[in-house]
Amino acid sequence: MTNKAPNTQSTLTITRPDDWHVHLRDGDQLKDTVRDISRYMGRAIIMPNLVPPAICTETALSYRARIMAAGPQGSFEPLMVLYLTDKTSPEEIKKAHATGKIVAAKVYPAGATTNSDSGVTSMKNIYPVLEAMQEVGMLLLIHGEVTDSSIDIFDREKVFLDTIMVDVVKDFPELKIVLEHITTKDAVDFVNNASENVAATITAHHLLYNRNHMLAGGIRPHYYCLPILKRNTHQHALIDAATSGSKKFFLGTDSAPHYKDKKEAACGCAGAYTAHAALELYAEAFEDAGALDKLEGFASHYGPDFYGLARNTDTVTLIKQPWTVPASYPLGGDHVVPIKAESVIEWQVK
Ligand SMILES: NC(=O)N[C@@H](CC(=O)O)C(=O)O
Ligand SMILES: [Zn+2]
Ligand SMILES: [Zn+2]
Repeated sequence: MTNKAPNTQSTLTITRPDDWHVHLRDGDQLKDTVRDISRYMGRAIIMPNLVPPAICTETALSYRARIMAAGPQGSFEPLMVLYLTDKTSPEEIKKAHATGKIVAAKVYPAGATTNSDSGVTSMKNIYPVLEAMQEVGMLLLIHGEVTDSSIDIFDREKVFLDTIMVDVVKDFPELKIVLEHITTKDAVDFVNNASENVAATITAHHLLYNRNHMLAGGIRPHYYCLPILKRNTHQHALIDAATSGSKKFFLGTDSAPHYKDKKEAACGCAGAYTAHAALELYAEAFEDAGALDKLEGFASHYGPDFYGLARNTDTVTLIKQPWTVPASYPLGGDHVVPIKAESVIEWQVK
């Protein structure tokens, strides 16, 4: 990490950003999540881990219609994702791709995270699907953790890279792959050493926090997400990657709301809510690293470039005007506790 002179900049105007990894959920929750995501994000990659998951073209498109019906602000565009299972067919990939509205497909290793039970049990099971994706140019998004209970939870990302990712990138060199929400130096190195077809999203919370924030001096369930926060050396590697100016790393919040009582529980759900202040939280992390000038590329340029989409043409302006995050926000008739609840965030979007 760099230690530069204190920053005195008080406004920052950048190309409108997009969120390349977000959970909007469904039903009553949509009016709240869609309001937050569409405040200033131009587009977002909408994760398909619903109950039941969006495993085919029809379910993904009807989910898209429900998002649009929830009344997004501005010209927000949801980019849909197919949830891959062991049974997904290559024909389904071609059908989804042909709609022009489904831009990627997602691998959840079965059992790895929230609503992943119908996920993929072995990469080999979906090799024909990956062939089809490579052929039509559909992106593969991966939750990169092994699920083997004998592997320590803090090592599951690294073991996934070493035992599974190596083969996928070797066997599908032309397939565009996004390693989602990376959390380790190992993942940064993997992406940097891979071809230009391999990129990664990084969340704001993995830039701002490490496992001490979650576990030292009391257990704080709102920091619990998957892949789990790692030690600070990994956090620093993520900060270096995000602020490096490399086009391989871009913004994906992984904002993943769960009701307050489902987080503050004996067995709490994994997921952190950051959509109330996504860009503002990234701005804090980049400012702390003395790299506010690198925020625009990360938030607004490298994502669309990797997806082969046009960059947004308008701008948003961040102003330095501290505000206190509420203790909770309404979510589908219940409540979600956001990251930085009752704490001050330095930046706000005008
Ligand atoms: N990140 C999380 O901890 N949770 C996500 C699922 C995911 O992205 O793995 C969720 O849907 O709640
Ligand atoms: Zn995930
Ligand atoms: Zn996610």
